[in-house]
Amino acid sequence: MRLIAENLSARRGEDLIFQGVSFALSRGESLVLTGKNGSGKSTLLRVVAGLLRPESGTVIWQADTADKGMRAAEACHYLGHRNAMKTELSVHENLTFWQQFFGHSPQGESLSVDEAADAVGLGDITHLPFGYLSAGQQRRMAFAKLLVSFRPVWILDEPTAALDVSAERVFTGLIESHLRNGGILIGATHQPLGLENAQELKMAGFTGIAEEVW
Ligand SMILES: Nc1ncnc2c1ncn2[C@@H]1O[C@H](COP(=O)(O)OP(=O)(O)OP(=O)(O)O)[C@@H](O)[C@H]1O
Repeated sequence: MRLIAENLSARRGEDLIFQGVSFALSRGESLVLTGKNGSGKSTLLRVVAGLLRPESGTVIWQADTADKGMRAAEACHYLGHRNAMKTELSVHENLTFWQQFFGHSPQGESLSVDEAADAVGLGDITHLPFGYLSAGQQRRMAFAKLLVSFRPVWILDEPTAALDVSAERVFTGLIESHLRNGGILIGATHQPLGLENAQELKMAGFTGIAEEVW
């Protein structure tokens, strides 16, 4: 299976943010986007996740078996800057919602809600409303969302913002395990994710776009 981006460009409002971005990732491979604030990392992640229409280019999911014919966006879990949880619902209710929303995937193994909460080190507070959790605990629980329903591609935007050192280690461990099991990762980050063999794509923002384009 492969995730392929071909010659992507994207516009926000009037502005062309990037152009000519191509990459291909196979099982177990990862791509880390770096670059200064506003350089287009989140925009590229949202295009790959199918949340923004590219100005040009395509994202293709090439699969071998059960997921043949699947759109690229359907193969992806997206974790953005926000956690996508309802503050007034309990952690358990939030994770159960996401598990039912994503449904069962034949492509890989999913964890139960309790197992996923344990995996991020917060198994004993799933009864609390999500809004009671600290910023770092909320981020950990948002990460547990990736575990309750399997998707081969994880798209993570600044996953370790607001995390302490032990949580960063937990995240790195979960990402490594996802890659070892044949998953694919694309992440944007200002802090190193500790991934040894990750490819790097440095986003240059407006400055990377040739003058004649304007
Ligand atoms: N809806 C929008 N309309 C117009 N411009 C936008 C819109 N959303 C984002 N932008 C602009 O697009 C550019 C790229 O933003 P993006 O969020 O992709 O950057 P980033 O590299 O992820 O930044 P950061 O490191 O701060 O998270 C920025 O200049 C931003 O101001």
